Amino acid sequence: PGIVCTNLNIAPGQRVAVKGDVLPGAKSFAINLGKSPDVLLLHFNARFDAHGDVKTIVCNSKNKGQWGKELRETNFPFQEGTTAEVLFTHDKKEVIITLPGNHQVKFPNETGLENIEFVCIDGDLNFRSLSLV
Ligand SMILES: C=CCO[C@@H]1O[C@H](CO)[C@@H](O[C@@H]2O[C@H](CO)[C@H](O)[C@H](OCc3cn(Cc4cccc(/C=C/CN=C(N)N)c4)nn3)[C@H]2O)[C@H](O)[C@H]1NC(C)=O
Repeated sequence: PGIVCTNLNIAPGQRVAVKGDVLPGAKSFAINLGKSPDVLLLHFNARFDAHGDVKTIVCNSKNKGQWGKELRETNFPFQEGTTAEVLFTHDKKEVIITLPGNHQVKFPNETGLENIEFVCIDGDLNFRSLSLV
């Protein structure tokens, strides 16, 4: 996997900003937030061309290692070779994802997780920063 941040204590209502450089020729990157690799409030997967999806955002959750129900978004404001920032705010009900250009996607909080302790970045996004904004 890519960069892993653990022992975080991000409470509902706090806004997490993840910034990274999308690699030239990017196929796919993922930003995972939750408690551990097997308990994910949100798996945010930007697919440029992966698993049969082209320029599609696939969101899902994971509980005890089991994937939940995918949510797909075709508003795809990512470009290879550029810096991207995605903002995440969560509460008991949902995660609100603010995409570049300020389009928002809402994903239900299936895990019921209150605090985010774990964030990991995978794939074609070179991690630059994680901050609370
Ligand atoms: C139609 C057939 C059956 O339905 C498909 O069934 C697949 C398997 O379940 C799902 O796919 C799965 O979807 C999950 C979300 O739900 C996860 O995303 C999972 O990935 C997990 C995962 C993460 N990671 C690390 C990672 C993440 C991103 C990029 C890289 C590396 C990039 C390398 N860069 C290159 N080469 N340039 C690596 N690895 N695996 C993916 O396999 C498809 O969505 C689904 N499609 C539809 C339409 O339903």
